[in-house]
Amino acid sequence: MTFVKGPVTVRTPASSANLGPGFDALGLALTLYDEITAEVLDEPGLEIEVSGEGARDVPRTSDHLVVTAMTATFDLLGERPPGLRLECANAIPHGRGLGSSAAAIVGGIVLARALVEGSDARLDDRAAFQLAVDLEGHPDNVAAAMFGGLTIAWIDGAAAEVQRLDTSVQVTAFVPSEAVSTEKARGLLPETVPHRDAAVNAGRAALLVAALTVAPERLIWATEDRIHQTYRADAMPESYKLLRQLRVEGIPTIISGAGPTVLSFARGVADRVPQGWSVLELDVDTEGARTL
Ligand SMILES: Nc1ncnc2c1ncn2[C@@H]1O[C@H](COP(=O)(O)OP(=O)(O)OP(=O)(O)O)[C@@H](O)[C@H]1O
Ligand SMILES: N[C@@H](CCO)C(=O)O
Repeated sequence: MTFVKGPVTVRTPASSANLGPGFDALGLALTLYDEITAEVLDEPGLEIEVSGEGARDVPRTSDHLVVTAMTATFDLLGERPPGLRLECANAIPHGRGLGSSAAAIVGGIVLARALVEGSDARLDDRAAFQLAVDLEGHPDNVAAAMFGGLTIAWIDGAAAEVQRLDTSVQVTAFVPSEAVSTEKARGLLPETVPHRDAAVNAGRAALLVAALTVAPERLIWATEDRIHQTYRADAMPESYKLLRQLRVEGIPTIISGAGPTVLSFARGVADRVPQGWSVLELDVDTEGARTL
């Protein structure tokens, strides 16, 4: 196997998952990006520089999520490089529901693939997506991070599948200062939900795909959820309060991913940002992860 020495840079978008009713299925890629640059070293060793989001927290060892994803990719392709140098410039906040872990995983996979000569044929986008899903554990964020646009992802047996669509929706993300880990937020979900709630969600998720593509006037109905947001409210009470307020005003709003970011499918609402939070006005990324 021949390695490209590099440096090679990959840019990966943030993403919002669930979008209200589409739990673990819908994803939307957003114009906020992490950039990772890698270089293959001739001598053994791992050098990691991190700037921006998470710089004070993430490990500089083989436990770094980008490295974990790169290592899994090299192993799938058959060989690890002798040494590696990484520079991570992070703009996606961690543990806020904007797909930082999916961006790290997808970015790592695409980067490792770019560092192995001729690997595109051996690890096409579909296989790369499957690996990302296996590492992340659910497919919604990684689908959007990998392919861009609006994605509907599902798992058939162990096989991950995705349908990508275009949408021109614009969003405003209200980002609290405190993180809530996806692991914690998933732990709050019940084993089962009432049949009537599942039925409402199925209808709203179907409507949401129409609302995001051809019928934007349906967004307020289409963004209703009954199977995860309320169950997670105790872990993010301020987010839940803002969600209720904005929806009562008729602004289509959801909890982004596992929270605690609150995301409105609207512009001109940035002044609603609570004190101490940040606000991001974003468009939809259409490309997904790509080598620069
Ligand atoms: N760029 C990164 N580099 C290294 N580790 C990262 C990076 N991004 C995320 N992580 C790891 O993933 C954790 C956050 O993942 P988590 O799934 O809890 O939240 P999220 O992905 O930001 O939100 P969500 O999945 O709801 O969209 C961080 O605490 C860190 O351990
Ligand atoms: N569908 C996932 C998205 C966060 O990774 C969840 O809500 O737990």
